[in-house]
Amino acid sequence: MTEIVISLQNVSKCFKRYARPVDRLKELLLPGKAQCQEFWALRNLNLEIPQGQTLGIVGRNGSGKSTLLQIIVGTLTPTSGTVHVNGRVAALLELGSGFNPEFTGRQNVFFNGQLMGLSYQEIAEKFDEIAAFADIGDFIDHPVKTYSSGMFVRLAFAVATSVEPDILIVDEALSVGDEAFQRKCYSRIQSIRARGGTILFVSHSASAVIDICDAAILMDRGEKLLFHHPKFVLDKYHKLMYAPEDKAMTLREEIRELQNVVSYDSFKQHISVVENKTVVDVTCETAPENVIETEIREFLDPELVPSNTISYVPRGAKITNPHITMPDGTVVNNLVGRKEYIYTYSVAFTKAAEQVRFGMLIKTVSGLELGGASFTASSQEIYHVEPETIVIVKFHFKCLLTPGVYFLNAGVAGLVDGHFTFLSRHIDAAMFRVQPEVNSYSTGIVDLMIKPSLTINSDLTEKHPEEVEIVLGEHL
Ligand SMILES: Nc1ncnc2c1ncn2[C@@H]1O[C@H](COP(=O)(O)OP(=O)(O)OP(=O)(O)O)[C@@H](O)[C@H]1O
Repeated sequence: MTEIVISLQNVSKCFKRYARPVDRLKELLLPGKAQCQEFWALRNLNLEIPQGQTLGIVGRNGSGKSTLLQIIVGTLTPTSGTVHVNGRVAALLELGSGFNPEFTGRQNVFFNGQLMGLSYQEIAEKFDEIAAFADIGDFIDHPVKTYSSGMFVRLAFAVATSVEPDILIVDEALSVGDEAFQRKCYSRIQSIRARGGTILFVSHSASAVIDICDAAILMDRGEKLLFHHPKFVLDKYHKLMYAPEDKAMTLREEIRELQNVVSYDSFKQHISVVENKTVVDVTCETAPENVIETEIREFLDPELVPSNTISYVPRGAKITNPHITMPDGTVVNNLVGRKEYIYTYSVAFTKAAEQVRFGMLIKTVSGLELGGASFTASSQEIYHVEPETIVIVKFHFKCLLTPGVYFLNAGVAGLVDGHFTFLSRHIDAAMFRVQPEVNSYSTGIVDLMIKPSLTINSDLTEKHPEEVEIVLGEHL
């Protein structure tokens, strides 16, 4: 059985908020006499994290994510409940916390390494590797108070991960670094995962959580509302985030219950069935005969419909009939790579709406966002829509995706009570399959239409060799 490395039982955290600083002082001198407000940042939280799990933690600002992490790390003590953590923890919580601003980067590496339990000798041996990973040049010998936030996080991440932690805790810190550095951090996170490390990862980036986490929890007002598959959790999180306040309570209840209705395993199985369908259905009965041998053609598979569409609570608009057509209007869901299609949906407005914008998104089965389009500039929006209006939205696209199954979102946003929000949104509104083709060179997810070519030189000793250039994939 997998060992539980982090266990929280009935953990609650109450902060006292004082109206005036003097009240805080009074509380210290005369406990219970000062005026204060109690605020429960965490309530009765139970959580068990097995070794090797990468757990994503999502939730709105102020939902208790950082408080939870700080309790696990031990920089905050819970008001009640018990916490057990088994293993060496490296944490990247607030930027550079644990760094002394007056010390140089080099001094802080030694200082922090020792705090994390390494000997001076061990740190000295790792120092070059840490400095190379942080890649901040001469700044390593400057006081860290002179660092930019990006430099801070580079050094902090390099130190935290060099100690080969059993448990790595990352709280949004990576969003500070540039993309190349983030990529480097993600591959280091992957290597910690690969050797069985446990990771807790707070992020507002849906793609990052879906990409690297095995499971996720949704924090809401100090409560762990849902523990589930990352895609399942993020879909519900987004739905809750955009729900009108009067519907949010009911939605919370529904989400809380979902854990008992849809199990993690059944959802994971559902995803892998859809993923496998990609391969298995290549020769599915609905496909025209000899689909691989002859020219591949589009067709409609009535079975290929999403079983798990998530609809946000509508605010005066309803999205209907999302589908894909060929340019001649034929409805299809089995597409051919590199050909043109149109993604269409209708929006029926039940209320007047202002500054209306439409959008779409294409994702993989696991929820990774590949690309989309939205009316972002004010020049692209419809300034005012009357009730009872129906708008047909069309997105023309070229299918530059490799064979597989993909999902589509549909959304319409507008101004409600002075706030820009979704009027209606469907996650996984429609799905389609890109059919496999023989002789394709494309790998990965996006077909970049790469044409390989080889230059074959028959005699390397010749001064002016006769070169034969073969451009591969000319037939494509
Ligand atoms: N020391 C403190 N004193 C009083 N209230 C606090 C203290 N620390 C946190 N809180 C409150 O507890 C709640 C949870 O805060 P926390 O930082 O855990 O949220 P979060 O989900 O990490 O938010 P964010 O996404 O903005 O980082 C917030 O309402 C915050 O104001």
